[in-house]
Amino acid sequence: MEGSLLQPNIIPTNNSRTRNPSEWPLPEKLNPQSTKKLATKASFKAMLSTNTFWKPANLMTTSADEGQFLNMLLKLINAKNTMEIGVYTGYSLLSTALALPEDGKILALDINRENYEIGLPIIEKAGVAHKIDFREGPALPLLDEMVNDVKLHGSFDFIFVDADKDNYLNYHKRLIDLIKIGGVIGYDNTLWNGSLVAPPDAPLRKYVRYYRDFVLELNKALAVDPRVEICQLPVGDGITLCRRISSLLQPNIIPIIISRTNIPSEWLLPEKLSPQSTKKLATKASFKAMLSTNTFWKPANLMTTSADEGQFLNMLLKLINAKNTMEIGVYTGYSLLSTALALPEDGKILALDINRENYEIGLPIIEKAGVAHKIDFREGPALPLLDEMVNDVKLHGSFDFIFVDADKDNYLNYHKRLIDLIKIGGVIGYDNTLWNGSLVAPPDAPLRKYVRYYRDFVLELNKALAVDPRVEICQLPVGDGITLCRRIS
Ligand SMILES: C[S@@+](CC[C@H](N)C(=O)[O-])C[C@H]1O[C@@H](n2cnc3c(N)ncnc32)[C@H](O)[C@@H]1O
Repeated sequence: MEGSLLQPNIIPTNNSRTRNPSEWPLPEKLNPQSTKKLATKASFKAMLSTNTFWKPANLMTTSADEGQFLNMLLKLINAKNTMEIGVYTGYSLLSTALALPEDGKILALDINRENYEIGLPIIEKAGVAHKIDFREGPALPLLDEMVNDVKLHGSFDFIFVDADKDNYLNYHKRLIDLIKIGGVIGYDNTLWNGSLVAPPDAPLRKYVRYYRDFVLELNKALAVDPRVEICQLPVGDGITLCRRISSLLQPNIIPIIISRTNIPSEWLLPEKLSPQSTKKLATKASFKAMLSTNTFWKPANLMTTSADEGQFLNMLLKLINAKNTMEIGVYTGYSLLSTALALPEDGKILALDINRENYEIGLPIIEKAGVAHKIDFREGPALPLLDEMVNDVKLHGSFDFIFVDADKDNYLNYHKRLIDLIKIGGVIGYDNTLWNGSLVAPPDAPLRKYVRYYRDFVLELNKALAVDPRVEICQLPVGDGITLCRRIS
């Protein structure tokens, strides 16, 4: 079992590549018993959260928040055998290597060994170089060799692609055989500097313009590939996670970036639905398409979780095989539906909200999706119920996942209770931790009243989570910001 001493918390940093190496902080709350070895490990983790080592040559380096996300994702899916295409100086490689177990493996491919060797001393110092099998050369011929060896089919838990964008589709054609069912391929830079939505005559840098069409083509292809279920996250320059599925059972979701403006007639079925699809399957697909557009909730969407966040929650829950979950703050049930669709038939969601009326607005849709039986809705303030639950030791460590999206002034009170209820290795997700961007606003900035009121509570939560040794955290700029806390002790 992991304990807090072994895995000190990472200080969350929003892509702070500008920090000076002398400022590589150790986690504030490092236990005084820490050994020198531990301090060294902690330094690497802090480094990982600041991406500072790579500063002089950081143009192509994965962003710090993405590195932190990869690190947590790999732990959550218990990845052991992984591949990386596009190593550069090894930032994402270090993030990956630190996440894998001692006998974990990374097949690392890059055309340039020199760059890899710039970062290698750091990777060696972190004590994780033995997990890496670096191969210099173009990735495509090696992938072809591997695909020819059927023993390697389905042998990878995770593959990260961050190399030549004009080959991404060629990689995909091969990687789809090498990744296991339930495994994840992550394609980096799928927002391509924001250029994908630029008008044709926009003044783009040459390399941005050159690769733009390849990224667009990849995104379109992934969206209709029935072998993967995808989720595009606005982390770093955009990362698209492809979960390999068995195509007939689980039609693909069309990825849409917060497209709340779509009209219902645009609730498309995945283009490539197999002709054998039953009516039941088509209905399920409609709900999945709805989930990816967040359209039903449009007239009352002020408080509703964003579409990309809903899609992310849905994938995350599948990746961690969540079964017993809780949601605090249901509103009309958008994140609830995202959750319910992800859980197995006998999965459960304890759903808490002070207002049943709003829940009942969305309920017919949840019923129509055939997932209402997974939900145990309780009307009333969450805190007294949590107190009751905490008093019942049988419930300690009984939840796989908890999503908190309610009264921000109580988040810290919730955390104090939820930490007992979530299992070791389970995840608590706190929503709105970027709080409308207000956290970095100057004190006299003209903020809406409710934004100003809750701001200090969100700041206080973020600070507390950053130094809580019982959780390892990762803050994602998805929706209004979601902080994932993986319980480690
Ligand atoms: C932001 S909305 C939730 C949105 C929802 N997750 C979705 O995806 O549509 C916040 C909800 O928290 C609920 N809430 C506020 N205070 C609460 C409390 N003390 N206990 C439980 N629920 C509460 C509100 O009634 C509201 O429905």
